[in-house]
Amino acid sequence: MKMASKMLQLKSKACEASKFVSKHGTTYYKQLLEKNKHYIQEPATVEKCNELSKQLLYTRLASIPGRTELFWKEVDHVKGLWKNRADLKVEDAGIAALFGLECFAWYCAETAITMAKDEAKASDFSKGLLQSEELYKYILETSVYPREPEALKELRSVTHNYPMANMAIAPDAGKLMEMLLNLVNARKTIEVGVFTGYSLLLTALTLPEDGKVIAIDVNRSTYEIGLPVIKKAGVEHKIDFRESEALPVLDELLNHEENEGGFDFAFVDADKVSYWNYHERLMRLIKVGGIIVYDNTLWGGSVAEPDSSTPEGKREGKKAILELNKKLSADKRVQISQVALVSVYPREQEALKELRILTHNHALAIMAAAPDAGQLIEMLLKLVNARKTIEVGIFTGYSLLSLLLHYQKMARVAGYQEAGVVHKIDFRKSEPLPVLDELLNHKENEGGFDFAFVDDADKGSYWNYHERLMRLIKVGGIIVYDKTLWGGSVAEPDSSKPEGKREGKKTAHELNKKLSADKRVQISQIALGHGITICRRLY
Ligand SMILES: C[S@@+](CC[C@H](N)C(=O)[O-])C[C@H]1O[C@@H](n2cnc3c(N)ncnc32)[C@H](O)[C@@H]1O
Repeated sequence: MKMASKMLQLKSKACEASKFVSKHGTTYYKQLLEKNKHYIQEPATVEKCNELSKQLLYTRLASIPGRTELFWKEVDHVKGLWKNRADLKVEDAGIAALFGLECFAWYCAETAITMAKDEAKASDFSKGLLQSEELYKYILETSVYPREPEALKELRSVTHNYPMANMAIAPDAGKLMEMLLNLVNARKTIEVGVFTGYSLLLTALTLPEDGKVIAIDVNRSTYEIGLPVIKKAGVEHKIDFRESEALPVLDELLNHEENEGGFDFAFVDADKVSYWNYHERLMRLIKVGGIIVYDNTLWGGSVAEPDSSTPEGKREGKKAILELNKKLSADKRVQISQVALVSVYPREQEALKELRILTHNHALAIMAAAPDAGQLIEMLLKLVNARKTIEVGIFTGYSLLSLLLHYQKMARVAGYQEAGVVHKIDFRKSEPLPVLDELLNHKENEGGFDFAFVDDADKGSYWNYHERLMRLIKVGGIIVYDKTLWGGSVAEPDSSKPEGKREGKKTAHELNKKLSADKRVQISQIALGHGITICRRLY
């Protein structure tokens, strides 16, 4: 009985998979077939292959739960017929579907899907600087998934069953993207590389009713996978999808003068070798003060590894990304923020550099804000046009100096005095709460600040600060909390932490839960430094 239902299940799976490959075989795989012609032999062989694939399915079904030797022999034999390809790819499934080899198509599709899922699992954790699966899970479960709109959840789950599902942007990156779209008040945007549309739907959901995103992808069939979800979410009217190579579309846009500086935001997530060409065009299309986000600029973390440990197929992309990072870092027309030091130090202002070195020798050097976090803070300050800010927890002042340098373009000498920014600091040596309360005694301070940075040793008071800051910061303003991942330990069992560190970990976790549930703010939690959480006041 059990066996029979398992067989039924497998049969319907086979049916589904072959329908899937047949459907997508109509557009995308036809091109692949053309490209892969040389893998296919004489028609007679194709017939034989079809026959074998049936046997293969039969053997497979017959051998549940174990796989027989015969099964593997036949797999080898089929592989041999397919010109000794070392592994089965989704292209094989498409080609097989085109030849009506439904069973074999199913087998290839299933193998390819499993391979893609494994790859996705492995690459999710190397996308950022996160070292542990647990920590990544922690961020997703604490501050991303509970706040992910239903439509995006649905799109993620539709995409999950698709081969190469890992191409979609990570949902935590999505949260930061959403925040940036809001900060530039994006109305007109460009997206290069749509796939099934996670980042596109996120953009469309964030844009105002009359907003528009020009979405470019060479492959329409993957866009169509997510389209029903996009339609259901009621945002299709904001999307202008162009099935094309990206460069000609960008060039065509530039043929119309009104498009120069006519866009607020661009997201680029396609063929890495063309990124610099996209950049040159986008620098003309995006307005001054607008944002361009490039995805995959750490190339799965491999940018910092020797070539020998990068799979051959990934080396070209890595080379292009390394060049892009260097060029972006040297491009004076833009301010940048990347979650890697490669782009941080060359752009660090001299005064900050000196302060970092000075702090390095301090016994508690670890308390200072990380320079890469500093770079993001600088960007956020610009985006909210910060004029009045609050900093809780100064230590030697790395983040404070970042704040101040934002006001004044100067970069020669270290130290606040020499840096000429001391007049902008109103330093209060005090417990933070009384100062915040005293500020609130003056009505004009309500909503009177644009930005706050909180990095106090007393993590237990963060929530109390939050309640006050939510009154002091204007709607649309930003509060950044530092060390919210408590060096990553929030996701570790208590037993792995020295007793003295457990309290901080517990309070960081409680804060994260509360911030995630606080509807008054939009949040983005990022594994920069010891973990930062950006909150944007919504009302
Ligand atoms: C990494 S995926 C995009 C993922 C998407 N942003 C998301 O969040 O789901 C890359 C996409 O870029 C497209 N692509 C690759 N080269 C391209 C090119 N030269 N022009 C336009 N699209 C391209 C691919 O077809 C693929 O769908």
